[in-house]
Amino acid sequence: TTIMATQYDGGVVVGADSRTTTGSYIANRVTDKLTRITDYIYCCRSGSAADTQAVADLVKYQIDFHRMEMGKEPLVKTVANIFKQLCYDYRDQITAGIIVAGWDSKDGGQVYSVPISGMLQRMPFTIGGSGSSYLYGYVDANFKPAMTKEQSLQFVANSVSLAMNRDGSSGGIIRLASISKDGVERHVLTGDKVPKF
Ligand SMILES: C#CCCCC(=O)N[C@@H](Cc1ccccc1)C(=O)N[C@@H](CC(C)C)B(O)O
Repeated sequence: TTIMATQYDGGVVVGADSRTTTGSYIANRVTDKLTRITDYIYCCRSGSAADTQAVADLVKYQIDFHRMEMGKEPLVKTVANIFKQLCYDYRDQITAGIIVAGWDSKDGGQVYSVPISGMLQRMPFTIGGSGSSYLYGYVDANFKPAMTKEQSLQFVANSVSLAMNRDGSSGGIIRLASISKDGVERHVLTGDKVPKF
């Protein structure tokens, strides 16, 4: 897996490849690793497909009670904390590297990294999954603060594409989403739309 999220002024952009593997066998070549938690908060999943589905389902379940008790949408920070607590408490039993990204009216666009073992860290952008090993030089050289939504989409698409070309556990199509006060916009890049280097 290759997953990425970056913050821009007014929202966030998330991206992922679409490969699920069991060994070298490709069990799913059109996986959707960009998982909706609320209309304004998504997570990017890496690691065990089953574990990350179960954790995301548990977070959505807890958020339903939060929404009823608070009478309003949860903060991105709140959702990230619930992911962190579950990934930390079950750290000996699950393999889940998760990125939480979204928009709320208090702090705008936010990106949080919850790597395997359950640390929580807010970042301007972050990369994850096996493919991220091939991206550190590229993203450090190419990240610029205050990128626009369009520049952020291109930065994420370029990064995921590069990793897909080198990581055997990443591939398929590139899924992208931008999240802002206006909600979510999803995109898919296939064939000639994939960045060529
Ligand atoms: C089908 C099936 C059984 C396993 C599927 C399965 O979880 N594959 C994993 C690799 C893995 C991980 C831990 C144990 C075993 C196999 C996988 O493809 N993970 C991708 C992300 C998920 C969310 C799709 B990526 O991290 O490569």
